[in-house]
Amino acid sequence: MLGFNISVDIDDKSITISFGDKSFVMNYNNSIGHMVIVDRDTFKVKFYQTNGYTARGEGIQDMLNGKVYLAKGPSVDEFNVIGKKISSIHKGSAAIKELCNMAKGDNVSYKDKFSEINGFPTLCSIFPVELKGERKGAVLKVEDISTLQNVIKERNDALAYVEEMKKIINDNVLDYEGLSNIKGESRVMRNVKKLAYKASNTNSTVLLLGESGTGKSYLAESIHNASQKQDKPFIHVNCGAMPETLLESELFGYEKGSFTGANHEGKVGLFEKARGGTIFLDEIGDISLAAQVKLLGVLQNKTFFKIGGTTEITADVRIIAATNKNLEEEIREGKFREDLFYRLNVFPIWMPPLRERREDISYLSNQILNQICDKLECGEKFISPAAQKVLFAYDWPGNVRELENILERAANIADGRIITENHLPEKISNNEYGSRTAGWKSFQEYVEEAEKRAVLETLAYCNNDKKKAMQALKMGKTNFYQKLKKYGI
Ligand SMILES: Nc1ncnc2c1ncn2[C@@H]1O[C@H](COP(=O)(O)OP(=O)(O)OP(=O)(O)O)[C@@H](O)[C@H]1O
Repeated sequence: MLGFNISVDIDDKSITISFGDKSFVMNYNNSIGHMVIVDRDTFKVKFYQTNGYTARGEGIQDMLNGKVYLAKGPSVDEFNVIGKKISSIHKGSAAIKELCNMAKGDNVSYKDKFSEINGFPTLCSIFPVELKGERKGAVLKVEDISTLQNVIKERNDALAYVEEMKKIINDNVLDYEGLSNIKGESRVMRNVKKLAYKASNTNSTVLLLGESGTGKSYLAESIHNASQKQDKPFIHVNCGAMPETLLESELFGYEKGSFTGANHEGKVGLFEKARGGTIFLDEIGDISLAAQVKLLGVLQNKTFFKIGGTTEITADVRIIAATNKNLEEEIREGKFREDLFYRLNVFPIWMPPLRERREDISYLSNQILNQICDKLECGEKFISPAAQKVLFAYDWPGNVRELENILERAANIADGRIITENHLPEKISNNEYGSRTAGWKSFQEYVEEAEKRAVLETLAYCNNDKKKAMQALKMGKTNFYQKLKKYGI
């Protein structure tokens, strides 16, 4: 029998176990400390200290048997481990094996090692117990670190969350390289810039949607300039402005003598001119069904023929298309080919109208005014707060283009450095209804605006896949399609 003394210091909240000239101090404030002493010959437990061995033994009971132990009440006996073989209580753990080796007389070096005991993560240290130089047993000091692990996990989760937040914040302050000329800091415009930045890093066909004057052409060129193709041509084709008869020959070119009136040298088409770069097919919704067939061929095969030509030419270009039309509506009316739409609608980006991002108006106005003043060489000019208010209140049917025109006019009229409301066109400054109510639209209007934006943004994110957008928005089919109809999407 081993002889050891146990003393408890209540003030210090510690237990001291002394054996011969050795003492082990356990702080019982620390609920995750445990101590086991086994004897040399039988490996039987001589002492088992744990938080609550005498009160609530949950911690050690869990460690011993993997189940809940309640020291108070009828199950107290279950925890009577003194005199039991250590291997019957703790199975197979490295720490227990080393404890037995140490008890036997081996000199084991085991200090603060991680070991799993009965499924619990612990830090263990093993000490020899000797009397007059003879090994009598061993002590295992166990620190249950599951609580610690939880704390570490919580800390790691918190750090991961902080990292995620940092990423989101960085994303929001990031001046997407090459796209800083696209002005607008509203949430929707930041989203546009983010998508445009992604588009600039791919070769996929981009479809820019949105009202006239929202900046689609501007964005198309910015995407090209921010892409790897920036040193290659950017060819802007205004499909809407081109007579149907000319469009095909302009896009694909023709061989010499292929039709009456043709240049006898033949013609290099815009697809060839854009080789290696970007072709921007603006007002794509305006092209004839015949031209749509030709275009579909290019998108499908990545090749085309010149008019009158027999050699297949590879279309080595990135296509960006834009329209202010509702192409799905056009499809329903038989004016636009569905297959072409799907070929174009690979990476759609929707440009929000200015009235749906009023928070951009002040910043945009100042930025655009600076550019105008540079262009006019009229010195720096400023917009008075009252004029700013008027600009904010107006509904901007012509979007950024209209804002640009109005500011250029104002910069020309204003003799001094300040642009006041008197320098703005009457339809804007007399916009009684607007100045009174814009920015304080009816609740219903706000709701409708938000609904429309939610649907459009989600559709853009889902590559116009209605089913996915519907699921993402957690909307029922009927409700979803009603909204599409209501907002003409
Ligand atoms: N975010 C912006 N930052 C700075 N200028 C802008 C921005 N958006 C548009 N503009 C300016 O507004 C004008 C109209 O833009 P743009 O021609 O690109 O519009 P659009 O959507 O292509 O119009 P349309 O459909 O009529 O062709 C341009 O002169 C452009 O410089």
